[in-house]
Amino acid sequence: MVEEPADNPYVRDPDTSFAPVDDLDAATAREQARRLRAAIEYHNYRYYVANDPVIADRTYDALFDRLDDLEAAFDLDDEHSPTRRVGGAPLDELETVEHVAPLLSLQSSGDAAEIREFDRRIREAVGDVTYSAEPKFDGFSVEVVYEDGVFDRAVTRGDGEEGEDVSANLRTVGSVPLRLRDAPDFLAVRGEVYMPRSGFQTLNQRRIERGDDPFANPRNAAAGTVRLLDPSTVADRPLDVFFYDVIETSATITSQREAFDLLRELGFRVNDETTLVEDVEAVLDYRDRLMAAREDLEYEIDGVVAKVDDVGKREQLGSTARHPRWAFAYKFPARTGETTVERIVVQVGRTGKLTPVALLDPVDLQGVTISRATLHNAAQIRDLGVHAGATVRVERAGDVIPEVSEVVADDENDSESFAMPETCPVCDGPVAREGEHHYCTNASCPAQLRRRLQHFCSRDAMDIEGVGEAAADRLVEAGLVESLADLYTLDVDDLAALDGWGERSAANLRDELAASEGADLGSFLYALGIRHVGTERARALAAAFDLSDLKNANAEDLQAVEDVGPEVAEAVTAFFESPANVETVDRLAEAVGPESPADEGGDELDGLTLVFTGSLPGYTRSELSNLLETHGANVTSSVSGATDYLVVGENPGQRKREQADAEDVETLDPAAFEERILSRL
Ligand SMILES: NC(=O)c1ccc[n+]([C@@H]2O[C@H](COP(=O)([O-])OP(=O)(O)OC[C@H]3O[C@@H](n4cnc5c(N)ncnc54)[C@H](O)[C@@H]3O)[C@@H](O)[C@H]2O)c1
Ligand SMILES: [Zn+2]
Repeated sequence: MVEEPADNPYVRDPDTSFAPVDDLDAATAREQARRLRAAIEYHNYRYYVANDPVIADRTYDALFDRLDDLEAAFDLDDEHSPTRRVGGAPLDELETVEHVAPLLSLQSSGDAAEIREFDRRIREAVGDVTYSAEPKFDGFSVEVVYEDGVFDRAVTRGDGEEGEDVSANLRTVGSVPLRLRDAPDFLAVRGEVYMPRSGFQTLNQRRIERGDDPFANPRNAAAGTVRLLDPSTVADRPLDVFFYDVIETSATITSQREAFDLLRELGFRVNDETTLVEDVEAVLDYRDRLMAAREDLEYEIDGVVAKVDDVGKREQLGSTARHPRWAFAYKFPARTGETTVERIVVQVGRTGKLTPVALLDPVDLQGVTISRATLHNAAQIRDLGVHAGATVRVERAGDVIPEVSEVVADDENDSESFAMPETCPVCDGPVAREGEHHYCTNASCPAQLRRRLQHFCSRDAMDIEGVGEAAADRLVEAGLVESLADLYTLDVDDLAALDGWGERSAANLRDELAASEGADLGSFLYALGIRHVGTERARALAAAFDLSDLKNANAEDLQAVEDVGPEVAEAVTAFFESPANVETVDRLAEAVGPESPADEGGDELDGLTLVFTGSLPGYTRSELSNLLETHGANVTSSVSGATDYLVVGENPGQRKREQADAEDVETLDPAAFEERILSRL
């Protein structure tokens, strides 16, 4: 879990209209680069790890390009910069495995001039080339390895060097062959896991009915599914794979064409749109053709990829730290459309933030009907000149939230300028202004309550399934929840009577609530939704204080905790200064009985260093690490001479076992782990 960087202008609603690089002095450039790096790291985390991006791809690309420009113009290159790396760190719940070959990004652009320039560089270096032209699937890449023709493992991209072992999940996908006929001794291939459109619609429909939040797009759904911890849930979800590269094999391959032939022969699923073309102009035609066919395909694509066909030439061209020099992704433009603004309304979020939203005359943007689009804040409305009646361009970029990108035509007669309300549109409470943002400051505002409720129940918080956006809205609207603490005294009959609920959903929620009792204090604190207190800080606070000490802690006590600065300390003390908050927390604590690691911990395992590989039934990796660490053990991610035990669970990774062998580290199976370690607690 990565914390949202505080006070960073490039995290939420970033303004990407940058001053020319030449106008900056070196100190300003360095500072801007520092903030951009922190923000991009965070966006990488949201996108690649959490599957829940907070900004549109186009905005992300603008931030990334700016950082690239600054680094070049001011010589700020740094090996830790996100411009030098790929993707995001692997999730720690899953085993980490090294790739056979680094899984890189692609150079990309939606600008024809740039792919022509790419082609010019290629021909300058290696002469005329043939390109393999392929759809760029908008899914999730995996490396799949076969030894002696038998499926050995599947690994996500991760940070490019190592990824997450998702073998158990990929085994459940029908189009992944488990045994190959006439296969070479060793074969590593790459493919894109995706969720077909129709399956995606059905899955989202079911999620909405259950009260869970729908996935934003098929890519997020596929990525979220591949990394689930329970393979039986994965088996239930519609996933498919297109294989598109042979990375390493004991057979000889001299071109992309031969790679596809080999893949087909061995029974891998490959895509039929892939073809060979003679020059870059044919790549441009290919892209136009696929763009026109885009909506008729059963899978999402976001552009086309041109790869130099000849493997010898690829080797001559080589790679940078981020991407191969022999491939280029020519992306499609964002999906946009024009429509008129009917009205501007203001929404209130969990932290009380007021966001203006344009209600639109519904418009179809390539298959998705858009009837609302965010306007971010008052400054954005002013800059764009949006008002009711205006004809605007809306964009669905990266599918996060559609946004209004410009005013195309203006009916002056209808013009009525927009002003942020002075009181909260939901509770009529006072509104405070911070920079360009406005907040409702009434702690019991129902709009905030809905979002806080949803947050309280979310997976990293109390993990109460079934309370997504829609269910939270309904509970608050029906008056069943007036304070978070009411959750635990909900009446099953009242729930069952709610629109669209029924007895089954009501009973499920009751069971989920009961299961959340005794949660650890860290999750409980995070669930309270205190500003600036993310999961990591919540865990650090829970390790340092029990709940009653935390309520009375002053700024100085708080700042003694790692990663808690004045701003965070101020947010925590302000939270507990509100009598309404304290009352809610007390009632919740009585219902939940959060367990403090300090109460539970001990030093039984002091000095013991453990490494895990594979999964242990009944635990997630982070639960186990937490538990063992509160008892003094040291849980690390790789085996070394200092390791006491390697615990080998289900679907273990090969590398750690080999290391354990080499370092003479004792291994424990789940039963031995239970008997020798867990029983000591
Ligand atoms: N919104 C955000 O916060 C956010 C954050 C990070 C990244 N992003 C977006 O992600 C993009 C960069 O992502 P990336 O580096 O994962 O991908 P990329 O655009 O560099 O492309 C590389 C990926 O393309 C995929 N691919 C699909 N078809 C392929 C084919 N035929 N051959 C080879 N590869 C194929 C593979 O999964 C591969 O990993 C950026 O453009 C950015 O917009 C957005
Ligand atoms: Zn309010």
